[in-house]
Amino acid sequence: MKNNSSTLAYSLQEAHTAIAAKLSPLAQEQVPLAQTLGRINAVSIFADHPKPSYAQSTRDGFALAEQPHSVVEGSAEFQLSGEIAAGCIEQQQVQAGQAYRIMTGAMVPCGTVRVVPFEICREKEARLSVPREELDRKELFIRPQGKDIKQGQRLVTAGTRLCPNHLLMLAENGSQEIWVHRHPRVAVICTGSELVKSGEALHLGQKISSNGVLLAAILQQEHCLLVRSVTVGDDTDMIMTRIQQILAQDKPDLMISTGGMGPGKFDLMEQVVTRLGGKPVYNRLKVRPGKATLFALIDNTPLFALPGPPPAVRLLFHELVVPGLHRLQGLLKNDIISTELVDAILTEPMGIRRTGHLVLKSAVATLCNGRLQVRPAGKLEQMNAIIHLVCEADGKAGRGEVEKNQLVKMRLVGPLVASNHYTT
Ligand SMILES: Nc1nc2c(c(=O)[nH]1)N[C@H]1C(S)=C(S)[C@@H](COP(=O)(O)OP(=O)(O)OC[C@H]3O[C@@H](n4cnc5c(N)ncnc54)[C@H](O)[C@@H]3O)O[C@H]1N2
Ligand code: MOO
Repeated sequence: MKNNSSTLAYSLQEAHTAIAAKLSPLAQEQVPLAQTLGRINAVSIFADHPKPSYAQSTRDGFALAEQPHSVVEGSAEFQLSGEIAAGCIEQQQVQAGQAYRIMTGAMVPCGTVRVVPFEICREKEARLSVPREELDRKELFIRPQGKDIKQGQRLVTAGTRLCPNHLLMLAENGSQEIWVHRHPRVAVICTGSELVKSGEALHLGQKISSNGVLLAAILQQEHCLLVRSVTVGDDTDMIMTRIQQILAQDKPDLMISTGGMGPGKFDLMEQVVTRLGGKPVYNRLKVRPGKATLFALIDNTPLFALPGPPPAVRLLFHELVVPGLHRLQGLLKNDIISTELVDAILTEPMGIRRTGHLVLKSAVATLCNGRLQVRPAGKLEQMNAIIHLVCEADGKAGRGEVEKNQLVKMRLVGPLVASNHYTT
């Protein structure tokens, strides 16, 4: 049953723009600081206090007044007048000729011009002797108030994914509850009459539905809540019913389907979308894989209908769904990985079909002698990058080849590894 809707074939860039235009950041919620790792903060956070909040000693030693008590044979003598421990909240005053014993991190007394580490000084009863030249030393061993952070300075910009260092900074600021965007609630619908769940009896002609497991794993990595994962046969009525149930019961922010995108008789998903009152934003991409994929809104809920083959699901998830998730999550500042295409040296020749389209390849990126290298991933290898190749049709029939040692564009989608890290 071929449907009548027109073909909307987008480039990857056009798809990104169209997806971003249809999605907006999810509502904000307040979460205790300790639970915010990986969340996107929704409101810029400013320093309530300077850091450090008082002038601190950076050494165990002595806080000295400007004037020594006396100078005897190249040594400046001070009168030891007291002790300041870390946590002492009483502001002391050092008078001319005096020194205070002080701990690292303790508040330096008023009138202190410098701290001298204890290993440099000699102490006899209540007298402290400091080599004269120490008083001319540039290093004062005092961290002035506000040296690291000024009061009112922006600590975290809205739209940043919070990492441990942000949590440290916010804890030091005394921030307890943080406004973050809600986690995206995602539902997965795997279609295919040949599919059985992992663990079920497998008959000839049947296949284990691995896309559900794959998507659950990468959704977890992307800080999403998987609210439903179902497998449905190739039947438009059944798929429609399941989607309607999911929309009513699970209230997802986003749905991902796999399969049912094949041309001809089995292009079920576009029929499902149309019959549910949705309209595809695009239903083809000028990308391989990606010919068979669509993006639509059903009842204002976005649906990414991905093709069935798991390798295509993996690639298209990173290329299409992740930018959509970032938009829902309110991510404004780019993550280090996954957002940019970078240059890398291709270490193996790559066979390609000269399609005139952008070709995506699962790849392994490594750092070798400080240089970024990339090669296509083997079937059993964990990919951590996607190579982007634009191959213009040049009139030659058949396959082409990109030679070894050429610079190619790639996107990192996982941690960079040392060369030969992934072996099977
Ligand atoms: N005559 C043509 N046939 C096809 C064309 C074409 O242009 N002309 N395009 C091909 C392309 S490209 C793709 S992609 C597929 C799209 O097909 P579907 O999205 O309908 O996917 P299925 O046919 O259902 O499955 C394809 C393949 O993937 C396996 N699969 C599906 N779901 C799962 C799952 N949950 N877990 C594991 N594996 C899954 C499925 O068993 C098939 O082997 O159409 C081409 N055909
Ligand atoms: O649409 Mo298919 O995903 O080109 O491989």
